[in-house]
Amino acid sequence: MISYRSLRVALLGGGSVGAQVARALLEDGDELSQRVGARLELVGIAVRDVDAPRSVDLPRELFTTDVDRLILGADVVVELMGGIEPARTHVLKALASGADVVTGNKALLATHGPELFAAAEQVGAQLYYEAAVGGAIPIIRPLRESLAGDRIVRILGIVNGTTNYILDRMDTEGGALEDVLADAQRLGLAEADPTADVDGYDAAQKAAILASLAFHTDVPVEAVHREGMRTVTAAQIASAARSGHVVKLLAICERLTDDDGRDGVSVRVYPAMVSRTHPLAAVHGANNAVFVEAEAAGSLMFYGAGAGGVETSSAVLGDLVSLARRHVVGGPGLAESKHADLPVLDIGQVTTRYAVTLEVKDEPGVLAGIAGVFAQHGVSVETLQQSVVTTSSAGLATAVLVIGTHAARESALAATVADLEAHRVVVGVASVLRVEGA
Ligand SMILES: NC(=O)c1ccc[n+]([C@@H]2O[C@H](COP(=O)([O-])OP(=O)(O)OC[C@H]3O[C@@H](n4cnc5c(N)ncnc54)[C@H](O)[C@@H]3O)[C@@H](O)[C@H]2O)c1
Ligand SMILES: N[C@@H](CCO)C(=O)O
Ligand code: NA
Repeated sequence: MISYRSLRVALLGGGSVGAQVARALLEDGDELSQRVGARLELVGIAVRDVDAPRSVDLPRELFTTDVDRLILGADVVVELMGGIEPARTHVLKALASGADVVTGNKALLATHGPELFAAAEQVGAQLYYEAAVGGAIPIIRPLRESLAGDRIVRILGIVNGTTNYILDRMDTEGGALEDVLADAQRLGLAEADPTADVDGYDAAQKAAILASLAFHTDVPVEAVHREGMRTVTAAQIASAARSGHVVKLLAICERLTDDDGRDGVSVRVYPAMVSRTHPLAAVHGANNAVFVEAEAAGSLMFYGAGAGGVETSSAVLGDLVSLARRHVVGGPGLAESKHADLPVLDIGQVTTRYAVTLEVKDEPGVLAGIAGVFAQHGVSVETLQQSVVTTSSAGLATAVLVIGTHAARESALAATVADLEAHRVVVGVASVLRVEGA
C-alpha cells in the first residue's frame, strides 16, 4: 500500500453540486489518490445551515458555518456556493493564502474574472472553472489548452438548458411560451423566478467567459449584447419550421472586422433560427452544446448535460484532480492569456442573415415597393414566401410576407426595418429573427 501525502480540500457549499463532490471525495478517495499522487482529504464543507436537509448522506462533523476558518490551512478550496458575495471575498482570501481554487461560479467569473486571475497569478496559484460553462461538458479545458495553438473564429453555444427545454417543447408540441414555461416551473426544471434564464443573463455570463478564453481578450459581461427569449412566439416557431429551421437561444462569440477595417469580437445572446441540418438543431431538452469553429481544427461540437448536481460534479472533480496533480509536482498555474486585447464591437457591426415577417396590403406594386426598401440599404433578398391573402372586417385585404435575406450588416437591417415600418403598403413588421450557423 502506497502512503501518499495529503492535500487539504475545503469545500464551500454543500448544495446540488457540492454534496456530490463531497460524496465522490469520500467514496472514491483511494482511486482519486492514485490518479493524483496525493490523498485528497476533505477537511470541511461550509454551508449556511449545518442542519439543512441534504440529498446526500454526509458526516455531520464535516459541516461548518465558519468559512474563514475552513479556508485557513487548506491546499485547495472548491467554491460551490454561487453568487458574487461572499464567494468573491472567500476566493480572493483562498488565493491570497496560496491555495488553489476550483469554482463553478459563472456569475463571479463573468463579473470579477480579471481580479481573480490577477490574484491567482500574483501568488502562482491555480484557478480552474470547468463547471462554470456547460456543466459536465468539457469546454473550458479544450479552449484553454487543446485549442491554444489554433485560432478560434466563432462559437455558437446552447449554454442554457432551461430555455432550450422551453424552445424545444414549443417546437415539438406547438405550445405558447408562457404555457411551456409554467409547465417547466411545475416540473422543477425552471426557477420560480426565471429571469436569469429566460432573459438571457445566465447565457450572457457564459458567453463572456467563453469569448474571453477563445479570443485571449477580457470580455466583461456588460459588453455582451443580450436579448432574451420572452418575445418568441408559437407563430415564429411555426414559420421557422416551414422554412426548415428551429429557434434556439444562442450565445455567439465571433471574430469580426468593423467598417473601419479594425479587428474585433462580437459577443451576443439572442434567440435565432438555425437550419434543421445544423448539429445545434439536434440539441433537445435541457441539454447544452457548444459548436466551435477554429481555423485549423474546423468545426467541433461539444455536447451533453449542461447542469445537474451529479453531472456537474464530474467537471469539478476533473478540475480538482488536474490541479492537485500540478500541486504535487509544483510550479505556477496556467496564466490567463489576454494578449490579443481585441475591442468588443457594437451589435451594428455584426453581419448575419435575417427572416423578416411583414403584414402588407394586398395591392399591385407591393412586392416591388418592399424589394426597393431592402435594395436601398444594400440588403440582398434571398427568399420570399407569401401566405394566403386575408380580408379584415373593415374590408382591408392583407398578405403575410416572410423575407429571407443574404448576410447583411445589422445596422443596414435596422435601417431597412425602420423604413419598412413607415412604408405606405406595410401594415406591420410582425417579426425579425436572425438566422445563424450558415
Ligand atoms: N446546479 C447545477 O446544475 C450547476 C451547473 C453548473 C454550475 N453550477 C454552479 O455551481 C455553483 C453551486 O451551485 P448549486 O446548484 O450546487 O447551488 P446550491 O444552491 O444547491 O448550493 C449552494 C450551497 O452553498 C451554501 N452557501 C451559499 N451561500 C453561502 C454563504 N454565504 N455561506 C456559507 N454557505 C453558503 C449553501 O448552504 C449550499 O450548501 C453555482 O455557482 C452554480 O452556478 C451549478
Ligand atoms: N439555469 C442554468 C443552470 C446551469 O448553469 C440552465 O438552465 O442551464
Ligand atoms: Na463545462
